[in-house]
Amino acid sequence: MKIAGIELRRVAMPLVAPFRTSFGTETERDVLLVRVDAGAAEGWGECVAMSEPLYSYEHVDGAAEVIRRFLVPILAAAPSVDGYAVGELFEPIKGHPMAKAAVEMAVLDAQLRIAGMSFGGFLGAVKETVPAGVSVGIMDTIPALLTAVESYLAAGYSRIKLKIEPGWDLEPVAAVREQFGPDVLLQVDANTAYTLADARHLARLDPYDLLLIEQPLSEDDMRGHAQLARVLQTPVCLDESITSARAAADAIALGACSIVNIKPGRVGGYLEARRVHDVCAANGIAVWCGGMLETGLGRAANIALAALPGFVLPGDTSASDRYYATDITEPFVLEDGHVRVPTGAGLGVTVDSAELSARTTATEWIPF
Ligand SMILES: CC(=O)N[C@@H](Cc1ccc2ccccc2c1)C(=O)O
Ligand SMILES: [Mg+2]
Repeated sequence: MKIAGIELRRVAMPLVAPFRTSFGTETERDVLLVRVDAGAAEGWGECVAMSEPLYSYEHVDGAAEVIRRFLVPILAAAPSVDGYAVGELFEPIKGHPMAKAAVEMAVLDAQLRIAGMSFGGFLGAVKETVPAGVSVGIMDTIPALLTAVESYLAAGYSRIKLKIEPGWDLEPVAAVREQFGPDVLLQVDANTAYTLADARHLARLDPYDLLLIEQPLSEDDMRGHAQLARVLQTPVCLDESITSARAAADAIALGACSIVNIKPGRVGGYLEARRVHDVCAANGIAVWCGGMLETGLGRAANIALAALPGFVLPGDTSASDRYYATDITEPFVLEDGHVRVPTGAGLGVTVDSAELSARTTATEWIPF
């Protein structure tokens, strides 16, 4: 596929409500979008990096610079490009998985639109809908939390995930179990907020029959997670630590986790995400699709990925209105606790140009 040029576009996406985690509170996303002009079709990619390096070392301005200065010139120099080639072409550039994933996604979208193939069809989706879970932030009070959880259960969400941190863990979990009973699928996400010294404290979550505890310790504390997993009844799930298929294989071999949260931006793209899925499936490790508050573009790609056979747990592939009053594509809606896998060519969603321009804060066109 010949690329005529690439556009980097920043859009401001105000959240319907502040979203608080152990590493900060987000009220508006500053999203970097990548548009590939391949002549016969254009392809869109979404970079999931936050404004500040609080989830991982990447941040949106840095990702834009890496794409502009290092990744685009590599693509421009290539005689022809397809989704499979992008990952290999970017090998010499160390790290920056979210920057790389955004470009690969845009190339894949263009290529698949031209080929008339859906993202799900390309990746190996085996389902037409996937169960949607929801991630609930840290709240000011327990009543506020229970009100939020009640609204999500009423909307039909298949699974509730509570953000936790020291000082907000046992009480919210106990309150949700007390209020909504033992059958609600419930899990927690610490975003690395604890240390091994908290092991006995975290073991006090065991009686609440959680599906998993996500990333309790530091991203690079593989041995700590393995030690913690031996102490807890609750299965340990890793997110930030799983930066590649090899990292997944290592974590599994070391007993650091028994469930994996897959995020294409964190591992460098959708093809690597599929390789993480394959490694986990080969080891009998359940996976689910994480979320990074994506617009309908990233959401479409994630839902297609979540339709692969190994994604046996509900992911954070919530409906669009969990985060945004209006999206830059047609919104994903909850239907009986599920979201529908797009069937159109490429991502299978269309950017609403009016919404896009209304939210655009910057755009730059880089001709090849
Ligand atoms: C849905 C969910 O909990 N996502 C991340 C955390 C997270 C939280 C806040 C974010 C703000 C802007 C961009 C990405 C973000 C990711 C997680 O699973 O760990
Ligand atoms: Mg997480």
